[in-house]
Amino acid sequence: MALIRFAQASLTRAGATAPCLSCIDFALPAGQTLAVVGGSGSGKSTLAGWLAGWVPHALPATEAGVAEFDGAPLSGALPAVRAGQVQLVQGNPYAALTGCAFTVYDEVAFGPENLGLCEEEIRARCREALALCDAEALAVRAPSTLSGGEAQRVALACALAMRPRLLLLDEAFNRLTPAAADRLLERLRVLPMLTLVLFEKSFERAAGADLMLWLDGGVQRACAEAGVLFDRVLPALTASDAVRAAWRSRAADLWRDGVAAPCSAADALTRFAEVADG
Ligand SMILES: Nc1ncnc2c1ncn2[C@@H]1O[C@H](COP(=O)(O)OP(=O)(O)OP(=O)(O)O)[C@@H](O)[C@H]1O
Repeated sequence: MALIRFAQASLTRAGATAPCLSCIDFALPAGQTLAVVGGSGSGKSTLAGWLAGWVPHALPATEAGVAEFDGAPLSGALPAVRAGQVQLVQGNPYAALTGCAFTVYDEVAFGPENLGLCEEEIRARCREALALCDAEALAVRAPSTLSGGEAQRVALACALAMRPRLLLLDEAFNRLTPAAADRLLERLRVLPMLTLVLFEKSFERAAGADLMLWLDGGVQRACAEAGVLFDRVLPALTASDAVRAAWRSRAADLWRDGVAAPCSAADALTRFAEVADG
């Protein structure tokens, strides 16, 4: 069964006459990665909030069609229950920090403490989450002293300490170097049974996902594998010239069978060499 299922779903903000999201229609099995792509203002963060269970309290709106998480309506769960299942990390890490923790460790422990877990379990979760985010050395620091990239890794650690089934990353790595962001993402992708949804303006980061969903003006235009969509989505997204050239060559049948399409400029150079060798 799909962990997330939308069927002809739309969302209309309270007081608005037209939907802010419409034609949302996809199913994502547990353990897979979906990349939601689209230009500025296309509705990515609104969809992220809907998936996070913000409707109707934090996102006053009405739904139509089917919008389900694990077979139940997305908007029905109590926030405390949903927090143990779904976590959203956004681009501004400071908005995710409580502002009342003296150390990063206390910040990361805050969520699990609110789940009423025992001390030992909380410690294990914090250690694991900080290690996954390369943030162990930050554990004793005051959150207010963190750099932007450090705060972003701590915000991600806070989400992971909740051991969510669904992790929503809304441009959550925009303060990290591309290499650090890719490394983190690779680690998350192999976590057992974690379902990931990335909200991205970068084609390169999105292209590695199992499925790509394209939003344009709040409307789902398509949902398919990256190779099927790249020609339509690429103009609206960022990507290096090397990656654009590689995907265009592939679409024009100038690519060699068995060589993967690249998702980074460095990868593109290796792949071009493989294609040329053939
Ligand atoms: N509370 C609100 N009330 C009315 N309109 C809103 C509200 N929040 C967002 N919008 C509008 O909804 C549209 C989609 O916004 P959203 O933040 O989902 O886009 P986005 O794709 O995440 O954009 P970006 O990549 O620039 O962050 C935008 O036109 C935005 O101005």
